[in-house]
Amino acid sequence: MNGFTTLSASNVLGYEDAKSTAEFLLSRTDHRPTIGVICGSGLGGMVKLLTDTDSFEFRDIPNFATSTVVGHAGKLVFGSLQDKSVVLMQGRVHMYEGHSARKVAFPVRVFKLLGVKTLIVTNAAGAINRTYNVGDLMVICDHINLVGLAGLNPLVGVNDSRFGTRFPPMSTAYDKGLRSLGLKLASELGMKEFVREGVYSFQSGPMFETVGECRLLNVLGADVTGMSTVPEVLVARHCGIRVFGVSLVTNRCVMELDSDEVPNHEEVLMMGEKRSADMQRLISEFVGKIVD
Ligand SMILES: O=P(O)(O)O[C@@H]1C[C@H](O)[C@@H](CO)O1
Ligand code: HPA
Repeated sequence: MNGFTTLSASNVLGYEDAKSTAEFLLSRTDHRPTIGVICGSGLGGMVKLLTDTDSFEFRDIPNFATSTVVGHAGKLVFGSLQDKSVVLMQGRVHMYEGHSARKVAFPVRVFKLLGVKTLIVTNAAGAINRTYNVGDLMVICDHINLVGLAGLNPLVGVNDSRFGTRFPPMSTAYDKGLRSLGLKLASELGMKEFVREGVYSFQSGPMFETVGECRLLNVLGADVTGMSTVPEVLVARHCGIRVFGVSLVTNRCVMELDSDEVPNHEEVLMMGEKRSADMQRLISEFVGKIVD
């Protein structure tokens, strides 16, 4: 199935598939996680925070797609963090790898059936907002789903009410309480000067944006732009999982035609590595403070 799937093809990977994948995992680990974490490009080092781990390659998990992108290890790791049971995706798959939105977001439905109540989603993104700096962390307060507004989203197809309602609201996609907690912790950890709150815009990739596209996103109110996250958030909200999202600003989007800057994946990975310690501290403290 490719990314630009038909409506009928998007009806596959339903409740029974998620259930059988969840049962497969639950029969191979004693962890019963209530928190799920998805690591963006270059941010998979977060796995080092976990103790007492059980690890699975995506390719060995029924119904999971395999990650093909450098910086995405493609492992699902169960473990303990701050005395809590956590399931962490060390890397993710993207629509530009040739998967439908439903396939990309499928692990979140599995998370739901594992017992996950809170999803922490991270990504690498380019700065549209001219006041943002490379290396900033941005707590996501909202998104603009350019791909999904046109119909390429994981909720298209027959609705299974065991997951959620046909018409889920997205005006409250990023939980207010979790956002406040994240910003408060960032302050307490001395990160205030490089932690922002803003809007993530989703395009399919794999190309970085043109100058005109970046200018358009700026007019639309986006602070950063990326190629992931939103399908996972839609599925999480549809099935009642709370969401906390953080973008790492890995580059400034090019908004002048005569600029010499050229965004590239190597720079994205390098910045992920550079800021990984701060991201890990924030997420670790955050997990410790989550109340189910
Ligand atoms: O998985 P994320 O959104 O962190 O990855 C970003 C978007 C592309 O996959 C890649 C571009 O460098 O990084
Ligand atoms: N655009 C889209 N996705 C990205 C970028 C970008 O500039 N940087 C990291 N992921």
